[in-house]
Amino acid sequence: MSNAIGVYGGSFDPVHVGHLWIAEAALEQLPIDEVRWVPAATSPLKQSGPVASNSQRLAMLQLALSGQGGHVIDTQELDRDGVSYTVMTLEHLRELFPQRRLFLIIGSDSLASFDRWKDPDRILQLGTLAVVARGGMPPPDYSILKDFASPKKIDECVAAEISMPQIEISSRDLRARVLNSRSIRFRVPHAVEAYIHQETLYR
Ligand SMILES: Nc1ncnc2c1ncn2[C@@H]1O[C@H](COP(=O)(O)OP(=O)(O)OP(=O)(O)O)[C@@H](O)[C@H]1O
Ligand SMILES: O=C(O)c1ccc[n+]([C@@H]2O[C@H](COP(=O)([O-])O)[C@@H](O)[C@H]2O)c1
Repeated sequence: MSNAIGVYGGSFDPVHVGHLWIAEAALEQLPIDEVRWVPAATSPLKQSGPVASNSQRLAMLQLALSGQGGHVIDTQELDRDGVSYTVMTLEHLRELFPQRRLFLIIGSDSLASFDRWKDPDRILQLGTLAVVARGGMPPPDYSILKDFASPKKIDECVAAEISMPQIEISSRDLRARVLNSRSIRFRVPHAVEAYIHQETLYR
């Protein structure tokens, strides 16, 4: 069995069924035996920061993933706090797991901003991007990688693309729904929906 790792970072504010489908499709389609969910403290390109606290976003991930084999939560970015740079996370995982190949799972909207990430060339040395097409967005455009990686490495990323039905759902839309007293049922796991209401989050 392969022991590569799928690294899935995000704000998860809140985690939704789009995220869950992506992670499960990654587990099915990539040669990995775990998806490591890495909630960001503050995502570098979302400097206003998340709405829910670190501990609330972690609690929602735990509710969504508890007991689900192959899905592991890694709190290293929350523990470091501050701005979460993916390159630091991958360096840390490389140190912890020197023998394991790393796949970085991202949406196509994240690929489109990849040239603004910190140390994109180092990220591509440490791991392979596995891009998911995102509903309502153009298909993934890998030409953005040509300044940071060899054609061979880019081909490796293209081969790792994750295919699944496009799901037009975002955390932003869910937060707006809660604010406007609209239903989020079936868009997040039931336990996450109950937690959002119990904590009066996003009101
Ligand atoms: N519906 C979706 N389809 C494909 N990729 C997605 C989808 N939702 C999120 N992603 C990807 O998952 C990763 C983590 O997403 P994030 O936690 O920022 O959620 P989000 O729904 O994009 O949040 P927000 O609406 O607050 O920007 C990102 O790489 C993002 O591109
Ligand atoms: O390292 C960077 O420069 C960087 C820039 C933008 C996004 N990221 C990471 O990409 C993941 C998704 O980010 P976001 O903004 O869609 O929540 C999350 O793990 C971020 O830390 C990382």
